[in-house]
Amino acid sequence: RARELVVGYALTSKKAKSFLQPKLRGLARKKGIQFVAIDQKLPLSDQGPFDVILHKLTGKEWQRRLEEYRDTHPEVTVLDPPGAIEHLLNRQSMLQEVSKLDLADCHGKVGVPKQLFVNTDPLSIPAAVMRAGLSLPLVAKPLVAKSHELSLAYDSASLTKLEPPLVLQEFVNHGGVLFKVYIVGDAIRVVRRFSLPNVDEGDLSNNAGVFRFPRVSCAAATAEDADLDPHVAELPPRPLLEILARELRRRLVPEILALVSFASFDAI
Ligand SMILES: Nc1ncnc2c1ncn2[C@@H]1O[C@H](COP(=O)(O)OP(=O)(O)OP(=O)(O)O)[C@@H](O)[C@H]1O
Ligand SMILES: O=P(O)(O)O[C@H]1[C@H](O)[C@@H](O)[C@H](OP(=O)(O)O)[C@@H](OP(=O)(O)O)[C@H]1O
Repeated sequence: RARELVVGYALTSKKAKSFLQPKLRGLARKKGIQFVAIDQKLPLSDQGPFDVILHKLTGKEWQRRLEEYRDTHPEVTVLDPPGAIEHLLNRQSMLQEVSKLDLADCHGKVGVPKQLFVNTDPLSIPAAVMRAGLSLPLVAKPLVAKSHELSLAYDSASLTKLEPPLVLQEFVNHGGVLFKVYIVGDAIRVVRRFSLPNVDEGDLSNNAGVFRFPRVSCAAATAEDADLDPHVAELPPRPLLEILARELRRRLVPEILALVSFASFDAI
């Protein structure tokens, strides 16, 4: 019998709970894969030995320790090396790559919302937005992606309440439905979720302030079985998803050995 493969994992307790489900552990055990929790208080070299380190932690100190460990343990596969995912976590560099995609005549079109990176005094945001020609309302997202941290600013004055560094994006009306696309290797899975409703002129004049919407399009907002207008409900064409998956893998994650299933991207 082949030797067991040891996967050391460093995940938040939330992530360990959602990812390391009993079913996954059982399947892994059958395939000779053992998951071992990494103790973040101890040096990595004193633990293991590991064949793979699976992590989804950020933070400068953790990244430094991981890079140092990679230097001294080149035989261990780290999913994913901090340097390889940096540009993917950064919402500015992430979208820059997407905007370079030339997908004309590919069964659909891919658009990137007009966006502005802000890292200045919040009081100067309204003027910066004006100079960039962005129209309200604006979606505000922290520069370094943190899942579900989003706000919507309806009026110029409220922009001063935001906390840079962040990106501001024009709100793209998308019919209140979003398709979330999960890609692991060659497998592509699409789910339909409820999203923010379209915004019209009336909403703009009747609303002011910054609204947080952390749970929008989360798993509980499934629209799989909803009775939707077929125009809105129709899934993106398969060939478009395949091209997108291929191109994004090539441009965003070339050095990544495996795109771990808990990374997902949204297509609106
Ligand atoms: N520019 C935009 N215009 C309109 N709606 C948007 C825009 N950006 C984001 N949204 C809404 O916010 C939701 C989440 O956006 P986004 O995918 O950027 O966040 P996220 O934190 O990366 O999400 P996740 O972690 O679930 O992948 C989308 O489902 C969509 O409803
Ligand atoms: O359940 P879906 O709609 O797939 O949304 C996921 C997000 O896209 C992920 O970013 C979350 O993981 P992180 O909280 O590690 O970013 C992930 O957190 P989870 O693994 O704890 O459920 C989910 O919130």
